[in-house]
Amino acid sequence: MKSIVAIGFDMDYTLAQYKSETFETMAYHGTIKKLVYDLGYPKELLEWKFDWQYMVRGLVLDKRRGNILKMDRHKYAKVAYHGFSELPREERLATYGNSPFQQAYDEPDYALIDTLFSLAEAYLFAQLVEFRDHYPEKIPAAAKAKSDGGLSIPFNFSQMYKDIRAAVDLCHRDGTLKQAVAEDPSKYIHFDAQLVPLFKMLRESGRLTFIVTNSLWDYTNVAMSYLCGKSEYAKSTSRSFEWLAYFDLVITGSAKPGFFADGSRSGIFEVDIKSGMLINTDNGTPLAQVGDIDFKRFSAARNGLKQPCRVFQGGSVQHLHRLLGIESGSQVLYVGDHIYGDILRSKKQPGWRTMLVIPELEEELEHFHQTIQTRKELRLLRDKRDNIEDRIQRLNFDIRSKNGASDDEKSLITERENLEKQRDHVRDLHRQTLKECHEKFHKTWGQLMQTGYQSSRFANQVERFACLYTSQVTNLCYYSPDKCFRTTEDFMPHEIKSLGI
Ligand SMILES: Nc1nc2c(ncn2[C@@H]2O[C@H](COP(=O)(O)O)[C@@H](O)[C@H]2O)c(=O)[nH]1
Ligand SMILES: [Mg+2]
Repeated sequence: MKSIVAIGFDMDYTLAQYKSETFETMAYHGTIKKLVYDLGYPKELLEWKFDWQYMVRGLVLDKRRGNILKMDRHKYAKVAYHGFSELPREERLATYGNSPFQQAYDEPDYALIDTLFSLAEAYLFAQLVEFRDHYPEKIPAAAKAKSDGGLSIPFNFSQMYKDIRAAVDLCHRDGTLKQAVAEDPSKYIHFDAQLVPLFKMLRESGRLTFIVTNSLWDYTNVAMSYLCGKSEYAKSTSRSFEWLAYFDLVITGSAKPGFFADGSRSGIFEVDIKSGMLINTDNGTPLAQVGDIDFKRFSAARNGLKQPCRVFQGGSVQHLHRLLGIESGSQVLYVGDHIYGDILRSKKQPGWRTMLVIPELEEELEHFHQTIQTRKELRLLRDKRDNIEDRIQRLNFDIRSKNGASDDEKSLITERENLEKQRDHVRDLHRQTLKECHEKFHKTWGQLMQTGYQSSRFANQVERFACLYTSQVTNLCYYSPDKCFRTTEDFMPHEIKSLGI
């Protein structure tokens, strides 16, 4: 951390940890209302219930087939559901292949559930898939027409997914969600009393601090006033702007991931924090205002405030570097929750150091500790299975080389049959034990960081793109701001065996 000059934070699901049971449930019901009242879906959807614990990050939606997949790091779809029904193994293999490296599993046919904001829409997708399978006649004409066009092309679920996306998007834009949070932040956002001490510690260490969020100023101010205030939030708190004292720069409406692209020409506006009005700037420097706008009335966004923090909307990473005097991307640490929009893009383009917030990690670790003994047993079972398979393969070779009936060959065949029985028994036991082990983490999707006994696709992305990862941003409080975080030692497969790990 010694070389880090500035520490930046994403806001939503990084500083502001939403309570999924209330926030995502509200998003779910808001989305259904839009599907029913704006997009012509039947009213019975309004009775549907949301299980906020069912979906997990890292899943992939197959929009056309109506399937939901969990993949390992080789993009091998090891778990697949159609709606809420698990695909039989044969069907899964026939559809997604028996071997890895087959498809990219990316847009436009696939959607990645890589933020906690997407859990509600993934759940709704599964529900609508089942609903359409049972009652195809109830699906609105637009979704039907686009997919079969009356040409007896097999139905595909993409248009239904598009409808869900449009409805979710509207909930985020039309105030459905943000207005409710603004009324009562404590109902929807976890209060973390460690946040302010963290900001103070970082600033006392001489670091610059900033926020880059896709939320706009009005909402950013509500959420940050709540988080930096007292847990009992009063609306008036958001008029004091005191939380700005903990930051040098706040960029709202940043339009990440585009923010991280080479975009020094994208417009950046200064926000007048009291009125919320935008002031034109020349790359961050306020422009003289002409005409009869009473500029002084809402002048200098920082007017009357002690702190030097400036608030902007839009712009790009180049603006941010210029405003904070950053010389190289490696001087910045950015903490975010979105593996693509916050982490991958900020690491790849400006070369920032990154920290991913994974709140799921706390439960994951708890279950991990509870299953350590089972993992040891699983490793022994795998070794046993592999040894038996080796012996079978050697016998196959011996039998082939005998090339004709002989007593010798008959005994080899009997030995092979015995071994095959043993192998099947060990393989079934391994499969069953592995399934039970995964179910301890999550009944349907298993362990977040593993698929089968490989790293999950999500875990692989975390390893590749996040310099650091943690369950919550305030875990930084437990370390010196100068701490040297070192990477773990790498091992080759042959070394792992010798070390017994
Ligand atoms: N228009 C949409 N906005 C969305 C959607 N999902 C999330 N959001 C909003 O983005 C920001 C995220 O802010 P950040 O601090 O994490 O950068 C927040 O305001 C969400 O409401 C969506 O599908 N459509
Ligand atoms: Mg976020």
